[in-house]
Amino acid sequence: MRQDKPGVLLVNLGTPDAPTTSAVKRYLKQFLSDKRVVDTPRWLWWPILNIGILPIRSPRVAKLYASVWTDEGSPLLVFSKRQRDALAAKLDIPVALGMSYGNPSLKSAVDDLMAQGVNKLIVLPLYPQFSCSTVASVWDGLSSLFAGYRSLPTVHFIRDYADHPAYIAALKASVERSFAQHGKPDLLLASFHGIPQRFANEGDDYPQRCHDTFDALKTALGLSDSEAMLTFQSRFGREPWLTPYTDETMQGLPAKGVKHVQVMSPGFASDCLETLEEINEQNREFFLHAGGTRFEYIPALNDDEAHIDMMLELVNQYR
Ligand SMILES: C=CC1=C(C)c2cc3[nH]c(cc4nc(cc5[nH]c(cc1n2)c(C)c5CCC(=O)O)C(CCC(=O)O)=C4C)c(C)c3C=C
Ligand SMILES: [Fe+2]
Ligand SMILES: [Fe+2]
Repeated sequence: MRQDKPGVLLVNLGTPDAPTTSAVKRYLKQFLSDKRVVDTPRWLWWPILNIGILPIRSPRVAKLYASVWTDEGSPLLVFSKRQRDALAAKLDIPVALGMSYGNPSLKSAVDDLMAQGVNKLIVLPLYPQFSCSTVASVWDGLSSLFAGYRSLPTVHFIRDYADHPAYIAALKASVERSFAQHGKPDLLLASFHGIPQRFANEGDDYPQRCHDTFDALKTALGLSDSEAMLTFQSRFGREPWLTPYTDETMQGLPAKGVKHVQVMSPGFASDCLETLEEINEQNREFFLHAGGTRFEYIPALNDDEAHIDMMLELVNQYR
């Protein structure tokens, strides 16, 4: 008889191996070659990417990575490893970490679990809100990996957890800590990573899932419509992305009387380039330059105990 041997696969996006032009180029090449991320026809995208984007973007983005890099490495990887270790400490089954792009690869993580005899895989992509550009890409990555296996594990794939009560409670506690430390701001701004508007028009329910998180959090905190706002960051390329844009909003808030803002990025399970640099450095600067007086960044849930307990709850549904 086949006996279940469960194991957990935590997945996140991935990050360069070093804050150098060559490592960033390698990472961006893999990331931006994924059709789930950029769906331009390959014959057209290949020269744009290899001749236009990579040579110019890689050295610029390497400098940005250098500004957030720690002694232990890239923040995204450092926090993801801490999450893996903290979750493993609460479980009696193996837990592995795999990244969609870069290292540790999805393959290394799945091979590690299979080598321990795991035949029931509980996959938790660490994206609270589903998007075809992230969660579906994990799905694709796994299925192409499995194409090379003779036997497949049972797979439980957690699609997202945008309005899971334990996730909302963990976010709420993080906001309350910030309010207690810095006082209640004029506005709580929740900035989510953007996607092209076209992806949503074609059926990606990502914007709805962001609103689900935002609405549940606003209700849990008892905030009115004027006390909290949702925006989208990290626009890439020329076509319209989800609006309102975080950077334009930041620049316009002081003129509307918002002088004290607290910003969180509930779409990121771990702090990373997009939160530590884009929000806490670039957007801080935009806001203060436009006449804002106080800007505080509320960290991602990272390895908060409430966050790890939420992961435990999600995983335990499938044990
Ligand atoms: C090109 C289009 C992109 C889409 C679509 C996209 C969606 C998307 N991304 C995240 C989470 C993260 N993105 C990160 C970095 C990053 N994202 C893009 C582009 C798209 N993202 C690029 C090119 C980069 C690299 C940096 C840069 O060149 O500007 C990261 C941070 C990684 C790190 O190493 O710290 C995360 C996390 C989500 C959640 C999402 C869709 C919902
Ligand atoms: Fe991104
Ligand atoms: Fe960015």
